[in-house]
Amino acid sequence: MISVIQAKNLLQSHFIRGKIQEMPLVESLGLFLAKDIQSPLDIPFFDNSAMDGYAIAWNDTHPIRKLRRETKIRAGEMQGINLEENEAIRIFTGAPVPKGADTIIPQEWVKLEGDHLSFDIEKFVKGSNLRKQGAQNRAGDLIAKKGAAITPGMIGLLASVGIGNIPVFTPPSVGIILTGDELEDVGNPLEFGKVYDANGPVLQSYLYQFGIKHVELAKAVDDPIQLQKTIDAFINKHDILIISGGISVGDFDYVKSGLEKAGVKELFYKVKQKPGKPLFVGQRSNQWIFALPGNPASTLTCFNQYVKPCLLNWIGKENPWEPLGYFPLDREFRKKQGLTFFLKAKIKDGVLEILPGQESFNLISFGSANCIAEVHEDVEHLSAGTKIPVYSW
Ligand SMILES: Nc1nc2c(c(=O)[nH]1)N[C@H]1C(S)=C(S)[C@@H](COP(=O)(O)OP(=O)(O)OC[C@H]3O[C@@H](n4cnc5c(N)ncnc54)[C@H](O)[C@@H]3O)O[C@H]1N2
Ligand code: MOO
Repeated sequence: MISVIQAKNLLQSHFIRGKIQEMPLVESLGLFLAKDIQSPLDIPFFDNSAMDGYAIAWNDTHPIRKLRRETKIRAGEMQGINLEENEAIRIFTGAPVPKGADTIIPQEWVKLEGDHLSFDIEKFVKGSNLRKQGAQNRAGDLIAKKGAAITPGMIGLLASVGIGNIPVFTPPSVGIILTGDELEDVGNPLEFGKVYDANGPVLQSYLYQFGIKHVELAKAVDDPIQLQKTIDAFINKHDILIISGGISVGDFDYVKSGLEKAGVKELFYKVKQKPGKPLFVGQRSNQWIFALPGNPASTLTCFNQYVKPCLLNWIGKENPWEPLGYFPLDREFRKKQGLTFFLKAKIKDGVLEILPGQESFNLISFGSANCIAEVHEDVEHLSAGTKIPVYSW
């Protein structure tokens, strides 16, 4: 049995990166940029108005202009318009500023008498309410760095400069096999001896969250021949195989031998941790194979601590092990030495609460946790206020 650190080091030295491909902007949500991005354009692309109002040429002493009644410049206007001396032209937000204008006076700040427009000169300066060409960025500027997360905000920035396809690391296709005769699908009545499948939905929703859409799910009963068929089929078509359950030492735990028969090379089996001790990780050419212990807290913790970092690194995240931070315990904590504990916890007002219900069958804390806290294998006692590492949920 190896320590948590040894397990993570082994994974890190075997990381697999996806190939670079171009992907439509919105479909890349959750992935990471595979290359630096330079803007092809100045943005704004042209000087434009930030307000509905009047375009003028600034003069430090002169607050009166003659309004050109016949002209109104709307957003989308493509004709070049010239402002004459001492003139004001009606303009709307986003519309191109006429040549010769340098300041916009919002409509609520002007007084109109006949064709004469006046305003309070103290309230403005030259350039007020005018968005200059290139104020966001110049053509050629580096606007997003390789490795940056593709968030809704990043997608907005790239769309604003006209980039429709972006380089990403091709996300893996993932096969999930849920083992156990006892599993029942949510939606069906639960019979004596059965348990609702919680691990399938946990794993699927984690993958959706990371922008991994190519996911296939199968259930396998505890029969070695049927399980082998499913393993062989899935391992031949997916980059990553995640199996839940059947990896412990029971008479019906056929996963490990099935993976060996499928040519999987073991990286490690069993980690000094709670929950999730009988975790198996292996590789086969450029594929990851994770067999997660079936208890829901074990599946979730092992996914969170081991599968997720490997997946995130595959799609381009540089430091996938990085904790959220170190947070102080709200009360003391005791455990026996020997195993690292991963605990469902909640950060509130900067303080860490370890939630009740940590047994590996118990999901009650899943509904209120917002992080996973780590207590090192050597630790027996932590006093209130001790800062410990905390990982995103
Ligand atoms: N004699 C020993 N028994 C066990 C050991 C051990 O060291 N010696 N380890 C225990 C630990 S720790 C864990 S964790 C589990 C892991 O067992 P498996 O990976 O073989 O998982 P299963 O036996 O298939 O299931 C365990 C448990 O989880 C429930 N389960 C399974 N899949 C799901 C699912 N998709 N959704 C919800 N619940 C699920 C299943 O019904 C079992 O109750 O082994 C211990 N035993
Ligand atoms: O590793 Mo198991 O998760 O303690 O029940």
